[in-house]
Amino acid sequence: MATIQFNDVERTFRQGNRDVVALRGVNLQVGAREFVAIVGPSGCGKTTCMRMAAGLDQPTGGCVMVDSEVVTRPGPERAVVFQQFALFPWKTVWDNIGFGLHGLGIAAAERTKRIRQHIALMGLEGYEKAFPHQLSGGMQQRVAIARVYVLDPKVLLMDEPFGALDAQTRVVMQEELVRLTRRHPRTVLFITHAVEEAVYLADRVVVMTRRPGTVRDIIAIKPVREAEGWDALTRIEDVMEQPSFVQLRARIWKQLREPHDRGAH
Ligand SMILES: Nc1ncnc2c1ncn2[C@@H]1O[C@H](COP(=O)(O)OP(=O)(O)OP(=O)(O)O)[C@@H](O)[C@H]1O
Repeated sequence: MATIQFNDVERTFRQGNRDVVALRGVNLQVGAREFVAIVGPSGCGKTTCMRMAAGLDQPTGGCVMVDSEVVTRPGPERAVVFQQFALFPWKTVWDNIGFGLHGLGIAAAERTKRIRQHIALMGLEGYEKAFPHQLSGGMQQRVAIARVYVLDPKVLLMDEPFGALDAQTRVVMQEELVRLTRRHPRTVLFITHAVEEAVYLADRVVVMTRRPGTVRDIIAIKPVREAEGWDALTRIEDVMEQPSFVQLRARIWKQLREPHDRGAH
């Protein structure tokens, strides 16, 4: 199964007549079927990390590897979900979900089966013929997630996928994603501003420093989640009330707010 590796990654951008070091010495591994969330201050380079894993940007030092291969360009084995749902407005839910399957040369009967499965998986039954503009933001993001899950990619890269949703819809989507990824684990790199979201969703949370962004700490959530039985709780608010959850959240917040030796200005 897939792994994502950041090996001593650096990214410097030219801004006007000066070089800005956005990322320096980023080392990180996402294991097979592991869900890793990155949190960090605004501008610390989270999106840049994601873009490099997607092959949309290149490091200026070090390398990003997926399954031991250096990433040099986008590829179907690395699916990306952005904050903006990026659905085709002129295609129905069914056709949006099925779009990527055409390019993979999958037979029609198999395509139909997979689309139907993923419509059921994301609770989109009855909306097969709807167009994106007829759906709420949450429903559109379900379609966007179904559209990448159906391709069975090696890795899923999610950049603030719920950032544009209202608070209530966001909670529902977080619960759905937990349900989906616990039942059908994938290798996921997930970027978010929201500490609670990271602790709720991820197996490990990576805390980044201010610019130049680097990994400040990596916090294992999964052992706590399993020991404390969070998965038996269906509602996010019940999980968030657990003392173990509150402790982890506080620990991450503290790291985000306190200056870091290397990152301190
Ligand atoms: N194409 C670019 N050209 C110049 N500078 C860039 C470019 N892309 C990113 N940067 C700079 O790199 C730094 C990291 O940006 P990035 O968008 O990765 O941060 P982020 O952590 O995702 O921020 P936010 O949380 O606010 O979305 C920022 O200082 C940004 O200005």
